[in-house]
Amino acid sequence: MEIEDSAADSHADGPNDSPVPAYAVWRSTAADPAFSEWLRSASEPDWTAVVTHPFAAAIIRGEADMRRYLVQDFQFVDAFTALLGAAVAGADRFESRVPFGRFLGQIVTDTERSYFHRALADLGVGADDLTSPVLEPVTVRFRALMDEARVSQEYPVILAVLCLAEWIYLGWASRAAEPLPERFLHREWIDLHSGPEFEAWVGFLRGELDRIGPSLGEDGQARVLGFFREAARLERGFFDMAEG
Ligand SMILES: Cc1ncc(CO)c(N)n1
Repeated sequence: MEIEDSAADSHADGPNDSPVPAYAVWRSTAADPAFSEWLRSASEPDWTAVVTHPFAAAIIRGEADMRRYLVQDFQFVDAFTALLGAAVAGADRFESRVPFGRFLGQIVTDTERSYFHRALADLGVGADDLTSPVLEPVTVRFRALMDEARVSQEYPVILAVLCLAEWIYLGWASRAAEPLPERFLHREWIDLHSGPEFEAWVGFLRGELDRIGPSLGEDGQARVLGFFREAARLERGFFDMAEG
């Protein structure tokens, strides 16, 4: 991978590049031998750091200052949307293209886009910061990772980045309990990343990795893991950035 020296690498516990047993070895003793679970468990401690991040907790309490985060995330979503297009193109069968196409058309380019437009207007974000803000280093790195996955046209690699981003967001957002925050800025952002439909979407992404991952061979599996772990590291850096 060509992403170097992440800003998120400055955590006290260092970059998450500790050795991981190969999938074939790991699965023989794992309680849940799913390929996606191999990826997730190998992404600790970043996984848990994201799901329990103070910024995510502040969103759930309705207290997070969303401005810097959402300005940067709108630029994340741009590259993410392009990556969904690559998944439509790269999936190995029609029935797998469908959920990507549906999520692309019904959620990202509709419900979520509407949220961003209302949220950024509510926060008083001007036209320039909506379309072309100064990117934070972690945003540059995350966009670069998504672009690298997209141009690779490798379905397993594309899936790895999409699945990490969605699954880890389900992780923090699912920690929200009723009553959700009153302000739409926080409430709708939680709603977009939790609930039965979002759970089914993450279930689909995991299922694709579980279907395809085991037969990739050790090098292919290591490549998928590299993208998945780097995305977890960047998610952590992204929430750190949002905290300011
Ligand atoms: C940084 C980041 N990761 C994941 C998601 C969920 O798609 C998001 N909107 N932003």
